[in-house]
Amino acid sequence: MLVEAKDISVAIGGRPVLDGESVRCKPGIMTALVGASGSGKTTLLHCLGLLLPVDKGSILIDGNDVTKYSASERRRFWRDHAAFVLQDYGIMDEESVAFNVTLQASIIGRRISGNKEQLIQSLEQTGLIGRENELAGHLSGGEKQRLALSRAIYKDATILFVDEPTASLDSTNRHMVIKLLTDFAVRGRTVIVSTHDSEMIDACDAIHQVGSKALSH
Ligand SMILES: Nc1ncnc2c1ncn2[C@@H]1O[C@H](COP(=O)(O)OP(=O)(O)OP(=O)(O)O)[C@@H](O)[C@H]1O
Repeated sequence: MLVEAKDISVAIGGRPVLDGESVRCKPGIMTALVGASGSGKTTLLHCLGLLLPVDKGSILIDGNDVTKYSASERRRFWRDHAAFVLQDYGIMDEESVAFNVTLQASIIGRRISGNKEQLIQSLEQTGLIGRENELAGHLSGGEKQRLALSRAIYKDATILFVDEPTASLDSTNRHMVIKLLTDFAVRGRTVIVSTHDSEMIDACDAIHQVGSKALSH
């Protein structure tokens, strides 16, 4: 799916954070949102994922203006299309790793459902296999990011919104995460990554400098 911001502006606490920002994130492409700390990368990612409203401009998905989506339309978009790999977001600490991936209570243990194979595969790919019964709250920050990635794999999401996925990873896990995200793009998914990491940026097909319009004013 094509995800676009058209001339969006956002102020937080009365302070402008994004000022006339536009970006096109195409399917089959991994797009990097880059810029100095505080330039608004995370804010832009949240706007594109409909987690944060814009003050001006539009967010378009496959050409449809979704800026005015109702709460239920937003939920449907998140459920049917989106996966978020964000820091401190969307992981339920009091639930198991398996629950967080599948959002189903009975997938492991005695009841084996048809999705168990997919669960195992998604955990194998992120190096979390064997930890399905642990509480998510016991995982480190980097492990939680990989858990969110397992959920994206399990769901085979159409659009991935990813914030600093390699920031707290060692080099082995960094390469693994970069490879997994690249694979999503190769399979035609839309992958949008906010990052400072030069290796991550090198793996991206398109690079968007956040705040460049404001800088050129
Ligand atoms: N909830 C909030 N309350 C107040 N200010 C905020 C909030 N969220 C973001 N900001 C401000 O908006 C600006 C942009 O933040 P954002 O997190 O989008 O930047 P970033 O480019 O992702 O930064 P970094 O690379 O350091 O993660 C910052 O100045 C930040 O302080």
